[in-house]
Amino acid sequence: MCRGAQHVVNRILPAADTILHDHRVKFTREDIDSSELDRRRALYGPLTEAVRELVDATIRTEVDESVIREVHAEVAAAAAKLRAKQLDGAFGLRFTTGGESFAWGNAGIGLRNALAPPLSVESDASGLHWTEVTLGAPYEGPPGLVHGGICALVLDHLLGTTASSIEPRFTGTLTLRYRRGTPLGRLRAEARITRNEGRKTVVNGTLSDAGGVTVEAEGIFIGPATATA
Ligand SMILES: CCCCCCCCCCCC(=O)SCCNC(=O)CCNC(=O)[C@H](O)C(C)(C)COP(=O)(O)OP(=O)(O)OC[C@H]1O[C@@H](n2cnc3c(N)ncnc32)[C@H](O)[C@@H]1OP(=O)(O)O
Repeated sequence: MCRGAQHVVNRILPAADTILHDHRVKFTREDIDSSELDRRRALYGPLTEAVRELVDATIRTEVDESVIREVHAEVAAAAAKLRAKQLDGAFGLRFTTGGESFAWGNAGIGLRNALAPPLSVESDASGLHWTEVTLGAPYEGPPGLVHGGICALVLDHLLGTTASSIEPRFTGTLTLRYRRGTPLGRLRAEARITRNEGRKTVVNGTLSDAGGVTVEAEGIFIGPATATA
């Protein structure tokens, strides 16, 4: 768990009933400890990786039509097996008995979400937060470049996590300046809190490739009223 995240967990549960109840967000405490969480991580992580591989392979395959039909049937059969027992809705945000959080359906970080890049945020004592990620063919927008909405996803998640390093914060306004196209491949995003104004936290950040900054971002993140009461 990143620095300050346990504190965020302790604050986010009471806050959930106020701001998030209206959004029908699912917060669940599961009766499992961290070793069971590790076991599940080891079970689902490789499945998600395999699905991610399938997504990329589907985009880039040039095999014969007969193989496509064969794989189509196999993938449909695999999906039907997984559908045999399902959650009613989305995964939500869950907590172990020890307070460890897992948002495995999350579009940015979800361990069970093959659409998630996935992102992992690091931080240092100076307050700098960053994430490094490789975005390949499934994230293409303009030819050879990352889709603008995916750049926004990366920056929203990083800036939101940065804003939430002390208290939980939700994106109020996110402003992006796309300075040049972001090439598919290895990228780094950085963020830092620039000011706090009561329940509002302003965070600035960038997305860069090896040649420098491609997108600049500024976000205003708002804390639920009860989190600072
Ligand atoms: C384990 C955990 C890990 C935690 C790790 C978390 C990482 C998460 C990263 C992803 C984050 C997301 O994507 S979050 C998902 C996208 N965002 C959302 O769905 C949020 C939807 N919007 C809302 O729920 C709400 O509108 C809020 C929370 C933004 C604000 O509602 P509110 O609390 O009623 O706000 P309100 O009292 O009216 O205003 C409070 C102050 O904020 C200002 N304000 C209000 N709305 C906005 C706004 N959109 N943009 C700018 N400023 C605003 C007001 O002017 C006021 O300033 P003043 O008068 O006091 O000066």
